[in-house]
Amino acid sequence: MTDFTYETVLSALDDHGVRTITLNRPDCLNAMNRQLIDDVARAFEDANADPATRAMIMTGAGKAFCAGDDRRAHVHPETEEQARDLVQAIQRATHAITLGTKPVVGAINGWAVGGGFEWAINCDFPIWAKSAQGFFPEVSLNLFVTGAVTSLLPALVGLNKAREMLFFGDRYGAEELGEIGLAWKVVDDAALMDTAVETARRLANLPVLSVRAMKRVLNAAALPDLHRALHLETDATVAGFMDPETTKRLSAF
Ligand SMILES: CC(C)(COP(=O)(O)OP(=O)(O)OC[C@H]1O[C@@H](n2cnc3c(N)ncnc32)[C@H](O)[C@@H]1OP(=O)(O)O)[C@@H](O)C(=O)NCCC(=O)NCCSC(=O)/C=C1/CC=CC=CO1
Repeated sequence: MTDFTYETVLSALDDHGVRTITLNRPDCLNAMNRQLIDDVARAFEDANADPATRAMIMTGAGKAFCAGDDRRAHVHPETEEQARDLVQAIQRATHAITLGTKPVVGAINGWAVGGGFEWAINCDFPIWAKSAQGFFPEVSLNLFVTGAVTSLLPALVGLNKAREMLFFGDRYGAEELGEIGLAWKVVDDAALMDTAVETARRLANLPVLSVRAMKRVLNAAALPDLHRALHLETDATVAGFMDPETTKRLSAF
């Protein structure tokens, strides 16, 4: 096992070419501050660039996958430039996960909220623990989604369900996410990491070139509007951050 160091993310490569990337701010349910956002992007970029890594697992330390935007930090963008920079940092992670060169297995434990739910959806093989839950509070916060989910979600669950999830921000348990096609597999909590490792090792055993091509071509064919979605999401989120209503709602946590 080889370990790589990031401030808020653990990254460990095993002898089978599987790199496990673990969000590591468990005291706040792995909420996304700027350091974590940048570390996630870097950890996946490094994994994509490393010839010894053939598949990745993304998971969260402690009792959550990721609770989204760090609501305790109270550091939110004040200018359009800062807002755009923040969204682009989040989307840098989405690029490295969804549009990277290697398959990513999600091992989703506990809560996956907002940007954290988006990262779960960004994974190629999202495996959810039975007790895990996800929801999108973005619209209720006067914000917008950022992780290409306006393209991914309708493709995975259909437009009606995507609308319901994004507008109302209801909470969904793993079993329902499995039924609607958002979880690739739902497993007992105790079996989560073993199932993720087994899946990642199967992927790591496949030929690198065809796996890489399959990921690229499937995304291009099934999600032709993904890049456009990322641009539109950026503009909508920046506009959200610039509205004083958002600051009021975010600070209510
Ligand atoms: C429903 C919850 C996720 C979990 O509830 P519960 O199991 O009862 O756990 P808590 O007691 O509430 O939380 C445990 C501790 O973690 C802290 N915490 C939880 N979430 C956050 C967070 N998002 N940021 C900071 N800290 C958090 C919580 O304060 C507890 O700490 P203490 O034990 O010290 O008190 C519930 O926690 C919840 O609803 N959390 C808020 C989720 C949320 O609103 N997230 C934002 C989503 S929007 C978003 O992600 C948008 C973007 C777009 C723009 C920029 C950046 C990122 O994403």
